[in-house]
Amino acid sequence: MSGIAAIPVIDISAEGTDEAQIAKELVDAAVEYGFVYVKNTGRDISVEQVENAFNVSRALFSSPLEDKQRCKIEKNNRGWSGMHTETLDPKTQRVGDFKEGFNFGDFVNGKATQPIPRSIEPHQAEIAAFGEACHTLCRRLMLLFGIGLSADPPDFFTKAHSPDEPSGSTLRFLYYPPPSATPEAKDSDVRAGAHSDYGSVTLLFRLKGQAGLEILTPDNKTWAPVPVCPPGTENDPSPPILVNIGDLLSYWTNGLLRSTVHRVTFGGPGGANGAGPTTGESTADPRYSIAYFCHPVATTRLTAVPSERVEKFQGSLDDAEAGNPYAERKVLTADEHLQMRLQATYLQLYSGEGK
Ligand SMILES: O=C(O)CCC(=O)C(=O)O
Ligand SMILES: [Fe+2]
Repeated sequence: MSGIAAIPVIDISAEGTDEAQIAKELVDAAVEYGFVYVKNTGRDISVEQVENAFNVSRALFSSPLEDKQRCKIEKNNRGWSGMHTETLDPKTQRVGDFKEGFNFGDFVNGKATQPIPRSIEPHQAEIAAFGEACHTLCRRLMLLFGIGLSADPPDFFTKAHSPDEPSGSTLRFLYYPPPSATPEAKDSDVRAGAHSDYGSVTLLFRLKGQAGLEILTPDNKTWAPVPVCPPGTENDPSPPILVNIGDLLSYWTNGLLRSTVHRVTFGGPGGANGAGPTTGESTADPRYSIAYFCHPVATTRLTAVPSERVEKFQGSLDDAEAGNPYAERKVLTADEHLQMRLQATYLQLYSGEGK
Protein backbone atom coordinates (compact mmCIF):
# COMPACT_ATOMS: atom_id res chain seq x y z
CA MET A 1 0.00 0.00 0.00
CA SER A 2 1.34 3.41 -0.82
CA GLY A 3 0.36 6.91 0.26
CA ILE A 4 -2.23 8.93 -1.60
CA ALA A 5 -1.04 10.75 -4.69
CA ALA A 6 -0.04 14.33 -3.83
CA ILE A 7 -1.81 15.79 -6.86
CA PRO A 8 -2.10 19.60 -6.63
CA VAL A 9 -5.48 21.32 -6.25
CA ILE A 10 -5.83 24.50 -8.33
CA ASP A 11 -8.61 27.09 -8.39
CA ILE A 12 -8.57 28.38 -11.96
CA SER A 13 -11.48 30.76 -11.49
CA ALA A 14 -10.86 32.47 -8.15
CA GLU A 15 -11.33 36.21 -8.27
CA GLY A 16 -8.19 38.21 -8.91
CA THR A 17 -6.18 35.20 -10.04
CA ASP A 18 -3.05 35.77 -12.02
CA GLU A 19 -3.50 33.83 -15.26
CA ALA A 20 0.22 33.32 -15.84
CA GLN A 21 0.62 31.91 -12.33
CA ILE A 22 -2.33 29.52 -12.72
CA ALA A 23 -0.98 28.43 -16.10
CA LYS A 24 2.41 27.70 -14.56
CA GLU A 25 0.87 25.67 -11.74
CA LEU A 26 -1.19 23.65 -14.21
CA VAL A 27 1.82 22.88 -16.39
CA ASP A 28 3.91 21.93 -13.35
CA ALA A 29 1.22 19.47 -12.19
CA ALA A 30 0.88 18.05 -15.71
CA VAL A 31 4.64 17.58 -15.97
CA GLU A 32 4.99 15.94 -12.59
CA TYR A 33 1.78 13.92 -12.20
CA GLY A 34 -0.22 14.15 -15.43
CA PHE A 35 -3.16 14.83 -13.09
CA VAL A 36 -4.49 17.95 -11.41
CA TYR A 37 -7.60 18.72 -9.38
CA VAL A 38 -9.55 21.76 -10.49
CA LYS A 39 -11.50 23.15 -7.57
CA ASN A 40 -15.19 23.04 -8.38
CA THR A 41 -16.83 26.04 -6.84
CA GLY A 42 -19.61 26.00 -9.42
CA ARG A 43 -18.21 28.77 -11.59
CA ASP A 44 -17.06 26.58 -14.46
CA ILE A 45 -19.72 23.89 -14.27
CA SER A 46 -22.58 24.37 -11.85
CA VAL A 47 -23.00 22.08 -8.88
CA GLU A 48 -26.62 21.37 -9.93
CA GLN A 49 -25.48 20.40 -13.41
CA VAL A 50 -23.06 17.84 -12.01
CA GLU A 51 -25.65 16.43 -9.59
CA ASN A 52 -28.23 16.25 -12.34
CA ALA A 53 -25.81 14.43 -14.66
CA PHE A 54 -25.27 11.76 -11.98
CA ASN A 55 -29.07 11.43 -11.54
CA VAL A 56 -29.50 10.91 -15.27
CA SER A 57 -26.67 8.38 -15.21
CA ARG A 58 -28.39 6.39 -12.44
CA ALA A 59 -31.61 6.37 -14.46
CA LEU A 60 -29.73 5.28 -17.57
CA PHE A 61 -27.94 2.31 -16.02
CA SER A 62 -31.06 1.11 -14.21
CA SER A 63 -32.96 0.97 -17.52
CA PRO A 64 -34.18 -2.45 -18.65
CA LEU A 65 -31.39 -4.50 -20.22
CA GLU A 66 -33.15 -4.72 -23.61
CA ASP A 67 -33.35 -0.95 -23.70
CA LYS A 68 -29.61 -0.61 -23.09
CA GLN A 69 -28.86 -3.37 -25.59
CA ARG A 70 -30.79 -1.47 -28.25
CA CYS A 71 -28.14 1.26 -27.84
CA LYS A 72 -25.07 -1.01 -27.98
CA ILE A 73 -21.74 0.63 -28.67
CA GLU A 74 -20.65 0.71 -32.31
CA LYS A 75 -17.40 1.42 -34.07
CA ASN A 76 -18.22 5.12 -33.95
CA ASN A 77 -17.53 4.79 -30.18
CA ARG A 78 -21.08 5.86 -29.29
CA GLY A 79 -23.50 3.88 -27.15
CA TRP A 80 -23.75 1.43 -24.29
CA SER A 81 -21.04 -1.06 -23.34
CA GLY A 82 -22.01 -3.85 -20.94
CA MET A 83 -19.94 -5.68 -18.35
CA HIS A 84 -16.59 -6.89 -19.72
CA THR A 85 -17.16 -5.29 -23.13
CA GLU A 86 -14.11 -3.10 -22.79
CA THR A 87 -10.73 -4.46 -21.70
CA LEU A 88 -8.54 -1.46 -21.01
CA ASP A 89 -5.45 -3.54 -20.27
CA PRO A 90 -5.77 -6.64 -22.48
CA LYS A 91 -2.21 -7.79 -21.80
CA THR A 92 -2.89 -8.18 -18.06
CA GLN A 93 -6.61 -8.70 -17.57
CA ARG A 94 -8.16 -12.17 -17.30
CA VAL A 95 -11.60 -10.76 -18.18
CA GLY A 96 -12.79 -7.36 -19.36
CA ASP A 97 -13.58 -4.43 -17.09
CA PHE A 98 -16.23 -4.87 -14.37
CA LYS A 99 -18.23 -1.87 -15.50
CA GLU A 100 -20.89 -0.54 -17.83
CA GLY A 101 -20.40 2.61 -19.84
CA PHE A 102 -22.46 4.90 -22.05
CA ASN A 103 -20.74 7.14 -24.58
CA PHE A 104 -22.52 10.21 -25.91
CA GLY A 105 -21.50 11.84 -29.16
CA ASP A 106 -22.95 14.90 -30.84
CA PHE A 107 -26.25 16.50 -29.96
CA VAL A 108 -28.07 18.66 -32.49
CA ASN A 109 -30.50 21.23 -31.11
CA GLY A 110 -30.47 19.44 -27.77
CA LYS A 111 -31.26 16.02 -29.31
CA ALA A 112 -28.93 13.02 -29.35
CA THR A 113 -27.84 11.77 -32.78
CA GLN A 114 -27.63 8.17 -31.54
CA PRO A 115 -30.06 5.70 -29.93
CA ILE A 116 -30.54 6.40 -26.21
CA PRO A 117 -32.51 4.54 -23.53
CA ARG A 118 -36.10 5.74 -23.11
CA SER A 119 -35.54 6.69 -19.46
CA ILE A 120 -33.20 9.51 -20.42
CA GLU A 121 -35.07 10.86 -23.44
CA PRO A 122 -36.53 13.78 -21.43
CA HIS A 123 -33.01 14.75 -20.33
CA GLN A 124 -31.26 15.06 -23.69
CA ALA A 125 -30.95 18.84 -23.63
CA GLU A 126 -29.43 18.73 -20.12
CA ILE A 127 -26.87 16.14 -21.18
CA ALA A 128 -26.03 18.21 -24.25
CA ALA A 129 -25.53 21.32 -22.10
CA PHE A 130 -23.35 19.42 -19.64
CA GLY A 131 -21.13 18.14 -22.49
CA GLU A 132 -20.83 21.68 -23.87
CA ALA A 133 -19.85 23.07 -20.47
CA CYS A 134 -17.18 20.36 -20.24
CA HIS A 135 -15.82 21.21 -23.68
CA THR A 136 -15.68 24.91 -22.82
CA LEU A 137 -13.76 24.15 -19.63
CA CYS A 138 -11.35 21.92 -21.57
CA ARG A 139 -10.68 24.70 -24.09
CA ARG A 140 -9.93 27.05 -21.22
CA LEU A 141 -7.48 24.52 -19.79
CA MET A 142 -5.87 24.17 -23.26
CA LEU A 143 -5.33 27.91 -23.36
CA LEU A 144 -3.75 27.82 -19.91
CA PHE A 145 -1.46 24.97 -20.99
CA GLY A 146 -0.49 27.01 -24.07
CA ILE A 147 0.29 30.02 -21.89
CA GLY A 148 2.17 27.92 -19.34
CA LEU A 149 4.35 26.39 -22.07
CA SER A 150 4.91 29.78 -23.77
CA ALA A 151 3.53 28.19 -26.93
CA ASP A 152 3.57 30.28 -30.07
CA PRO A 153 0.72 31.04 -30.50
CA PRO A 154 -0.59 30.49 -26.94
CA ASP A 155 -3.92 29.28 -28.35
CA PHE A 156 -2.23 26.51 -30.39
CA PHE A 157 -4.14 23.78 -28.52
CA THR A 158 -7.39 25.71 -28.14
CA LYS A 159 -7.63 26.29 -31.89
CA ALA A 160 -7.35 22.54 -32.51
CA HIS A 161 -10.46 21.98 -30.37
CA SER A 162 -13.10 23.93 -32.26
CA PRO A 163 -16.49 22.66 -31.06
CA ASP A 164 -17.89 23.10 -34.59
CA GLU A 165 -15.92 20.39 -36.37
CA PRO A 166 -16.08 16.59 -35.98
CA SER A 167 -13.90 15.18 -33.22
CA GLY A 168 -13.69 12.13 -31.00
CA SER A 169 -14.78 14.14 -27.95
CA THR A 170 -16.99 11.91 -25.82
CA LEU A 171 -19.07 12.39 -22.72
CA ARG A 172 -19.12 9.07 -20.89
CA PHE A 173 -21.23 7.87 -17.99
CA LEU A 174 -19.71 4.97 -16.06
CA TYR A 175 -21.27 2.49 -13.66
CA TYR A 176 -19.30 -0.05 -11.63
CA PRO A 177 -21.62 -2.57 -9.93
CA PRO A 178 -21.02 -3.25 -6.23
CA PRO A 179 -18.61 -6.12 -5.54
CA SER A 180 -21.54 -8.04 -3.98
CA ALA A 181 -23.09 -8.23 -7.48
CA THR A 182 -19.95 -9.74 -9.02
CA PRO A 183 -18.94 -12.61 -6.70
CA GLU A 184 -17.13 -14.22 -9.64
CA ALA A 185 -14.47 -11.46 -9.51
CA LYS A 186 -11.08 -12.79 -8.49
CA ASP A 187 -8.57 -10.98 -6.32
CA SER A 188 -6.50 -10.05 -9.32
CA ASP A 189 -9.45 -8.51 -11.21
CA VAL A 190 -9.94 -4.77 -11.56
CA ARG A 191 -12.96 -2.63 -12.26
CA ALA A 192 -11.14 -0.85 -15.10
CA GLY A 193 -7.77 -2.00 -16.43
CA ALA A 194 -4.62 0.12 -16.38
CA HIS A 195 -4.54 2.59 -19.26
CA SER A 196 -3.75 6.12 -20.27
CA ASP A 197 -6.51 8.22 -21.85
CA TYR A 198 -6.68 8.64 -25.60
CA GLY A 199 -7.60 12.29 -26.04
CA SER A 200 -5.96 15.58 -25.13
CA VAL A 201 -7.43 16.06 -21.70
CA THR A 202 -10.05 14.25 -19.58
CA LEU A 203 -12.37 15.72 -16.97
CA LEU A 204 -13.43 13.20 -14.35
CA PHE A 205 -16.37 13.72 -12.00
CA ARG A 206 -16.73 11.39 -9.03
CA LEU A 207 -18.98 11.06 -6.01
CA LYS A 208 -17.90 11.61 -2.42
CA GLY A 209 -17.00 8.41 -0.61
CA GLN A 210 -16.54 6.27 -3.75
CA ALA A 211 -12.99 4.96 -3.88
CA GLY A 212 -11.22 3.00 -6.57
CA LEU A 213 -9.18 5.24 -8.84
CA GLU A 214 -5.41 4.76 -8.67
CA ILE A 215 -2.49 6.23 -10.60
CA LEU A 216 0.87 4.74 -11.36
CA THR A 217 3.09 7.14 -9.46
CA PRO A 218 5.74 9.17 -11.28
CA ASP A 219 8.44 6.74 -10.25
CA ASN A 220 6.27 4.24 -12.10
CA LYS A 221 6.58 1.61 -9.44
CA THR A 222 3.58 1.89 -7.14
CA TRP A 223 -0.16 2.43 -7.38
CA ALA A 224 -1.47 5.35 -5.35
CA PRO A 225 -5.16 6.03 -4.65
CA VAL A 226 -6.56 9.34 -5.88
CA PRO A 227 -9.07 10.51 -3.25
CA VAL A 228 -12.29 12.13 -4.44
CA CYS A 229 -11.94 15.01 -1.97
CA PRO A 230 -8.27 15.78 -1.32
CA PRO A 231 -7.34 17.83 1.76
CA GLY A 232 -8.69 21.36 1.57
CA THR A 233 -11.69 20.52 -0.62
CA GLU A 234 -13.83 18.68 1.93
CA ASN A 235 -16.18 21.63 2.37
CA ASP A 236 -16.45 22.68 -1.26
CA PRO A 237 -19.97 22.49 -2.71
CA SER A 238 -18.85 19.72 -5.06
CA PRO A 239 -15.73 17.53 -5.20
CA PRO A 240 -13.01 18.97 -7.44
CA ILE A 241 -12.95 17.99 -11.10
CA LEU A 242 -10.03 15.67 -11.70
CA VAL A 243 -8.23 16.65 -14.89
CA ASN A 244 -5.77 14.33 -16.55
CA ILE A 245 -3.52 14.63 -19.53
CA GLY A 246 -4.26 12.21 -22.36
CA ASP A 247 -1.93 10.77 -24.97
CA LEU A 248 -2.42 13.60 -27.45
CA LEU A 249 -1.22 16.43 -25.20
CA SER A 250 1.67 14.16 -24.38
CA TYR A 251 2.51 13.63 -28.08
CA TRP A 252 2.12 17.32 -28.79
CA THR A 253 4.63 18.11 -26.05
CA ASN A 254 7.13 15.30 -26.77
CA GLY A 255 6.11 13.67 -23.48
CA LEU A 256 6.74 16.76 -21.33
CA LEU A 257 3.11 16.66 -20.16
CA ARG A 258 2.54 13.16 -18.81
CA SER A 259 -0.24 10.88 -19.94
CA THR A 260 -0.27 8.96 -16.68
CA VAL A 261 -1.43 5.36 -16.44
CA HIS A 262 -4.41 4.82 -14.10
CA ARG A 263 -6.99 2.17 -13.29
CA VAL A 264 -10.02 1.49 -11.08
CA THR A 265 -9.73 -1.34 -8.54
CA PHE A 266 -12.05 -3.11 -6.15
CA GLY A 267 -9.50 -1.85 -3.64
CA GLY A 268 -10.34 -4.36 -0.92
CA PRO A 269 -8.21 -4.20 2.23
CA GLY A 270 -4.78 -4.73 0.75
CA GLY A 271 -6.89 -6.59 -1.78
CA ALA A 272 -6.10 -7.55 -5.34
CA ASN A 273 -3.24 -5.42 -6.34
CA GLY A 274 -5.28 -2.48 -5.11
CA ALA A 275 -3.62 0.20 -3.04
CA GLY A 276 -6.61 0.22 -0.69
CA PRO A 277 -9.16 2.99 -0.26
CA THR A 278 -8.45 6.31 1.36
CA THR A 279 -9.98 7.09 4.75
CA GLY A 280 -13.65 7.92 4.44
CA GLU A 281 -13.97 6.18 1.08
CA SER A 282 -15.08 2.69 0.22
CA THR A 283 -15.56 0.42 -2.77
CA ALA A 284 -18.44 -1.56 -1.27
CA ASP A 285 -21.18 0.42 -3.03
CA PRO A 286 -22.04 0.77 -6.67
CA ARG A 287 -19.71 3.37 -8.14
CA TYR A 288 -20.67 6.05 -10.65
CA SER A 289 -18.29 8.35 -12.44
CA ILE A 290 -18.55 10.69 -15.41
CA ALA A 291 -15.68 11.32 -17.80
CA TYR A 292 -15.43 13.93 -20.53
CA PHE A 293 -12.77 12.91 -23.01
CA CYS A 294 -11.78 16.00 -24.96
CA HIS A 295 -10.31 15.35 -28.40
CA PRO A 296 -9.02 17.70 -31.06
CA VAL A 297 -10.72 18.00 -34.45
CA ALA A 298 -10.35 14.57 -36.08
CA THR A 299 -8.03 15.67 -38.90
CA THR A 300 -5.55 17.43 -36.56
CA ARG A 301 -1.98 16.28 -37.13
CA LEU A 302 -0.08 15.65 -33.95
CA THR A 303 3.08 17.60 -34.66
CA ALA A 304 4.94 19.10 -31.71
CA VAL A 305 3.70 22.41 -30.32
CA PRO A 306 6.00 25.36 -31.11
CA SER A 307 7.44 25.94 -27.63
CA GLU A 308 11.04 26.33 -26.62
CA ARG A 309 10.50 24.31 -23.46
CA VAL A 310 9.03 21.42 -25.44
CA GLU A 311 11.79 21.59 -28.06
CA LYS A 312 14.39 21.29 -25.31
CA PHE A 313 12.64 18.39 -23.62
CA GLN A 314 14.03 14.95 -24.39
CA GLY A 315 11.94 12.78 -22.09
CA SER A 316 9.41 11.03 -24.32
CA LEU A 317 11.42 7.88 -24.87
CA ASP A 318 12.13 7.56 -21.16
CA ASP A 319 8.41 7.69 -20.46
CA ALA A 320 7.61 5.11 -23.12
CA GLU A 321 10.13 2.76 -21.61
CA ALA A 322 8.84 3.40 -18.10
CA GLY A 323 5.42 1.86 -18.45
CA ASN A 324 3.26 3.77 -20.92
CA PRO A 325 3.69 2.18 -24.35
CA TYR A 326 1.68 4.97 -25.97
CA ALA A 327 3.80 7.82 -24.64
CA GLU A 328 6.16 7.95 -27.59
CA ARG A 329 4.96 10.55 -30.05
CA LYS A 330 4.12 9.43 -33.54
CA VAL A 331 2.85 11.80 -36.18
CA LEU A 332 -0.69 10.61 -36.71
CA THR A 333 -3.94 12.45 -37.01
CA ALA A 334 -6.07 12.60 -33.88
CA ASP A 335 -8.59 10.23 -35.47
CA GLU A 336 -5.97 7.65 -36.52
CA HIS A 337 -4.76 7.55 -32.95
CA LEU A 338 -8.27 7.11 -31.53
CA GLN A 339 -9.08 4.26 -33.94
CA MET A 340 -5.85 2.48 -32.95
CA ARG A 341 -6.72 2.67 -29.25
CA LEU A 342 -10.34 1.57 -29.67
CA GLN A 343 -9.32 -1.49 -31.70
CA ALA A 344 -6.97 -2.57 -28.93
CA THR A 345 -9.61 -2.51 -26.19
CA TYR A 346 -13.03 -3.39 -27.67
CA LEU A 347 -11.94 -6.92 -28.41
CA GLN A 348 -15.24 -8.38 -29.65
CA LEU A 349 -16.36 -5.35 -31.59
CA TYR A 350 -13.23 -5.57 -33.68
CA SER A 351 -12.59 -9.33 -33.54
CA GLY A 352 -11.47 -10.72 -36.86
CA GLU A 353 -10.04 -7.37 -37.98
CA GLY A 354 -6.27 -6.87 -38.21
CA LYS A 355 -5.23 -5.88 -34.69
O1 LIG B 1 -14.13 5.82 -13.28
C1 LIG B 1 -13.05 6.37 -13.06
O2 LIG B 1 -12.78 6.90 -11.98
C2 LIG B 1 -11.98 6.43 -14.13
C3 LIG B 1 -12.44 6.00 -15.48
C4 LIG B 1 -11.35 6.09 -16.51
O3 LIG B 1 -10.20 6.20 -16.22
C5 LIG B 1 -11.71 6.09 -17.94
O4 LIG B 1 -12.88 5.79 -18.28
O5 LIG B 1 -10.85 6.42 -18.77
FE1 LIG C 1 -9.05 6.85 -17.94
